[in-house]
Amino acid sequence: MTTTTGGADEAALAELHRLRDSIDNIDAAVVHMLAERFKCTQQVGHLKATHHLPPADPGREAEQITRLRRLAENAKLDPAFAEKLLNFIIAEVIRHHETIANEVLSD
Ligand SMILES: O=C(O)C(=O)C[C@]1(C(=O)O)C=C[C@@H](O)C=C1
Repeated sequence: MTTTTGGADEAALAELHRLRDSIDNIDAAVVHMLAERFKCTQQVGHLKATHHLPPADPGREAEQITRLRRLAENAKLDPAFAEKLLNFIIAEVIRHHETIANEVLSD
């Protein structure tokens, strides 16, 4: 890994280091929160598969997007980015649900 600090002075580098420490903490929190979310969605996947419910629920997704966009706006985060992120996560969840459904079918 390479790092670039150029000719910045000591104070600027200390500030950069402090900010990067916070970024690393936030990234760790995001990973842990996503891991918890996926633990829940794996359980949802098993529930859906064993009760013959479809992997995707577009109505629920529409509600989630509406809610998350509003939360993002209030938090001064780009709502379009929040929507893209949620869609990205949900697409992965649906993929997991499909895998679980295929496993349950082949049991
Ligand atoms: O709530 C569900 O039904 C889920 O399967 C979870 C989830 C999600 O990741 O939030 C994933 C797929 C659905 O289309 C909607 C939501």
